[in-house]
Amino acid sequence: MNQAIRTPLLPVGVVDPADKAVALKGAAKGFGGRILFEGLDLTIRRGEFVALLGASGSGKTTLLRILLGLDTLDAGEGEVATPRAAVFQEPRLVPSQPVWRNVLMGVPRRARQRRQALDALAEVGLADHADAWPVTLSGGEAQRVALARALVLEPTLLLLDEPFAALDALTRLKMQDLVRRLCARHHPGTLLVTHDVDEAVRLADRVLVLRDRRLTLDATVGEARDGTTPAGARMRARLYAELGVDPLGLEAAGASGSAP
Ligand SMILES: Nc1ncnc2c1ncn2[C@@H]1O[C@H](COP(=O)(O)OP(=O)(O)OP(=O)(O)O)[C@@H](O)[C@H]1O
Repeated sequence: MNQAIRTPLLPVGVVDPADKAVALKGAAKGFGGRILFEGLDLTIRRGEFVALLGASGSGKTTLLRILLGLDTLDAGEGEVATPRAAVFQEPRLVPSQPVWRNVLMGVPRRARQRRQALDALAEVGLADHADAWPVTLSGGEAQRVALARALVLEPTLLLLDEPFAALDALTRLKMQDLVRRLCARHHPGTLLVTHDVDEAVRLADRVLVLRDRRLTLDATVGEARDGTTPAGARMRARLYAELGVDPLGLEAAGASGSAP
């Protein structure tokens, strides 16, 4: 069932962590004869927030798993800096452990100190939930614990796989704001996998599109972050076009409008 490991995991901790968090060259990966991507070059600098968009099944999560060391490349080379940490769509907390112990899950056992967990929980606004049990948390709170668990490692590379997708719209906006602020404070290199064009432009310094086995777009956000400006509207339209999506249904409306 498992794909045979054909190449070793990416070497970690090799790139200069003061500079780059990820450096990939000519990366390729496929499953069962289907190539997901090939010839892919990707650099993420320390402190840079990069969002990755792409159709369902294009290989976004696979690329993230490779950077996390959970899967291997078929071809190409690269390096990732350590420490790495990840937040996924679901919080993945251990239900039998109180919140503060969950926060320290990635810390080597002998180095675990309650103080570190309390500091990380304070950063995500959950200082008063340290002794709570995961089952008592809301979805948004549980996801903030997952974020604290990642940040307590002081990652050079932070990997976010649709971490806001399961949250309600208001909680999602608050959580996006929190992630943006914490990334600015801790400045890891960050890769956010998302389906949400607005989210990508709101959070990222650069937005990539994975399509037809390649990164077909690598756009700097800059002043396009604000969706109410012409630059913001243009960037969103460009990304939707790259993804082959018509967000306003204009084509369909045009078609019905011309019908008798
Ligand atoms: N371990 C595996 N073995 C076989 N096929 C796999 C494996 N992991 C992923 N795939 C396949 O690779 C393709 C890409 O999966 P991946 O999860 O990377 O896509 P994605 O772009 O993240 O999709 P989504 O946006 O829907 O999450 C899918 O067709 C998936 O079924």
